[in-house]
Amino acid sequence: MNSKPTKLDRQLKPRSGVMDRRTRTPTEPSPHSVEKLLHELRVHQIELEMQNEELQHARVSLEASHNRYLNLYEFAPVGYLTLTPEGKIIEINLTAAALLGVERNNLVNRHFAGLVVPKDSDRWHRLLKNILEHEGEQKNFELMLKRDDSYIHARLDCLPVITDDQTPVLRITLTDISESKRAEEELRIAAVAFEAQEGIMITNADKVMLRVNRAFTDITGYSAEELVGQMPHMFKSGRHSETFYAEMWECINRTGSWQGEIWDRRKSGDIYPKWVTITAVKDSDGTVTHYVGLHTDISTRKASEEVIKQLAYYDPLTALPNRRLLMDRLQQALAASARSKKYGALLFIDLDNFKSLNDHLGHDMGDVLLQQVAQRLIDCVREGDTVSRQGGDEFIVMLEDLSGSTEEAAAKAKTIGEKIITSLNQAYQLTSHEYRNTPSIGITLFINHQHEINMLLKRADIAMYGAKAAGRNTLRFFDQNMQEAVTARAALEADLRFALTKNQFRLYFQRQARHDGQTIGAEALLRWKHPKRGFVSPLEFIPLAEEIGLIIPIGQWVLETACAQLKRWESHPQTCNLQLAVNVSAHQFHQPDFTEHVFAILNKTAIKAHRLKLEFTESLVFDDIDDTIAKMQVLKKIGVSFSIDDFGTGYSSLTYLTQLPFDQLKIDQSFVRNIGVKSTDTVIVQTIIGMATNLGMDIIAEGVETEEQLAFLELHGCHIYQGNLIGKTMPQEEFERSLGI
Ligand SMILES: Nc1nc2c(ncn2[C@@H]2O[C@H](COP(=O)(O)O[C@H]3[C@@H](O)[C@H](n4cnc5c(=O)[nH]c(N)nc54)O[C@@H]3COP(=O)(O)O)[C@@H](O)[C@H]2O)c(=O)[nH]1
Repeated sequence: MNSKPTKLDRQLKPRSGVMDRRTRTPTEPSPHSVEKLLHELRVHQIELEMQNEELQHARVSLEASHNRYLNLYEFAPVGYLTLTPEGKIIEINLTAAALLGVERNNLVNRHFAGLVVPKDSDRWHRLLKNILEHEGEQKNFELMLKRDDSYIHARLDCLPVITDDQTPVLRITLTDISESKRAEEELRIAAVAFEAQEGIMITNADKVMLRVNRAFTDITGYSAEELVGQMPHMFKSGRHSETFYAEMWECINRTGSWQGEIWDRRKSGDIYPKWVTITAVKDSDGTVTHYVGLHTDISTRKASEEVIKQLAYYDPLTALPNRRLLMDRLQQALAASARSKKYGALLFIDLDNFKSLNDHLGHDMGDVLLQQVAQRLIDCVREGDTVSRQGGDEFIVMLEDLSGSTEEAAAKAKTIGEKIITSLNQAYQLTSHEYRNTPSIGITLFINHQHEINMLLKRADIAMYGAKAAGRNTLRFFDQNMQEAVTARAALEADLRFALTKNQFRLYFQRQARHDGQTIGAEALLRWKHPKRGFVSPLEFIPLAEEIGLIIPIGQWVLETACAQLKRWESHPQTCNLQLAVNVSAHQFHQPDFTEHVFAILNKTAIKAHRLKLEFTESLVFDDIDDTIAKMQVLKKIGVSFSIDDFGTGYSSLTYLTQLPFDQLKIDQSFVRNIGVKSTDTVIVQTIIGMATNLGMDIIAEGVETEEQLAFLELHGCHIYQGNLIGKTMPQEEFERSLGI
């Protein structure tokens, strides 16, 4: 350190080295001068001490200043780095090391490039090159730097400088801008979110609209300019009470938010439903500063829900409540009746012969009829009553609040039932056709959860069958006997299902003979012998088998057994030429593979087809005329013949009759029985015989029981007969014996 020479120095310096100019030896000091010298020395010493103290002060102050600088440098809010032109870190402050999450010692002498995330690595090298080419020029840019397993967004301010010793270095200021980047990103997301599909409305704490997004203006039909500054009550549709809005704001004030469905009015005046979420925005003191409302137009969703509800709960053809909705309402009606102690009633309405309308006039006409029936039923009941369609031609009307005793309630239900019958008896206008139809109605009363819903529906159904059985176009109340009949039927059905597998069926035979007594054929008639029930009449089990579909396997068994019998009879002269008539039910005949089955059986049994005669009723023909003609023609070609059974009992169309290749016409026993008894029937028999003859068909009379009937038939041209007079229906062995086998 170069300190200034003191006064003592100046006094001592020339003297200490003084030589006698003449002798060139050092001169001796005098006592006076020694004293003076000592004094000067003391002064000098004091001066030196003072100087030391100053120095000490200066050093302390310098150290403090250095420490301040160091602290400022090390703990500055930004990181400082100095790099070599190659990018190696020469020095780095603690802030920068902390930003990078690495110990300072591990950073010095390391290449900065190693701290840059791979995706920014090339850019860093390019930037470094560019910076160094422009000495003294500050450059700023952003980079992503590694930190632990993640990264930070950093802003780098770089200044290339030359140090005092002429070394080029790069001074860098490093600022962590991750937070602002995140905030920026959030702002960007918020901006996109604000313009999303949902309508957004922001109000101030006084509910004055400050901002609305595009979706909101689209929903409301107002422009942003028309809305900003207004208050949301401008959207009120009038559908909600003041209490509704008061409760809504009470909820927002208490919990900070509310959501629910609101019906608002658009600028166009349309009222529409929307789903609204309102959230209060609070400042750090908890004071509400804004309200943010999210508005979703749910009118389309609501409309779809309405359609779904309509489909789920209403019949699409008539728009009446369907079975599901009826069950629902019935449940409620039962609860209401339990409270009010008043009766309700179910009226089960089934249209008579609806199937025949469908078959003859087509399903479109059937649909028109059902729609008209629906309207008439609605017109017959009060507004609070329910008219529902169960499917097909079945309707259920539910009456409620039938006050009074059981009898009085029943009388009221009966009155409505009769009103319905009268109404449904009126002619329907089906486009060009005027059509008449009748209903059968079953009624059951209900009160106070006495019976379960399904039981009530079943009772009404049973009562409706009671009305059908009573001749149709009438009504019946459910009674216990009906229930018993239904239970008995269910038991019969259960037994019938096992009859085939338990081998309980037998074929019986009844002769068909000419007027000279010669047997030309027989009719195969099915018998069911149940181990406990004994013989069950085909009149009882065949309709049931048809209803439950069992007639298909049973009918097939009959055909197979009949053909196998014909085969066995081939070996006896008495029976080898017999033709066997087999009854075929409509259900069986209209099976798509019916003809194939007949072929297969004929092949299997190897009998001649002309020995088989299929007998079926007029109604089978009209179930599906085209199918009947097609199948008859196919079978006719191979020799199978056909007889029309129970002729005269149906509603035969003579036009169709001429188109169908029938070989034989069978006069129903109900006419034969009345020959000579009832003149009209006698005339009918004559007419049928004349008609069959004219059409070139054979004619056979069934149920011939007396000689008088036989004589009459013969006289009028019918020469083939079947009936107890000729031979009873017998089991195979007895039948064969009767023919002398
Ligand atoms: N789909 C099928 N239907 C069949 C089959 N077997 C019989 N049936 C049909 O059942 C109904 C009743 O038949 P059934 O009790 O056998 O009665 C037949 C005769 O036994 C009876 N008959 C004959 N002669 C007389 C008589 O002089 N008096 C009198 N009171 N009854 C008599 O008539 C019935 C004749 O039947 P059909 O010629 O078919 O009209 C009946 O409708 C049968 O068709 C079967 O296998 N499949």
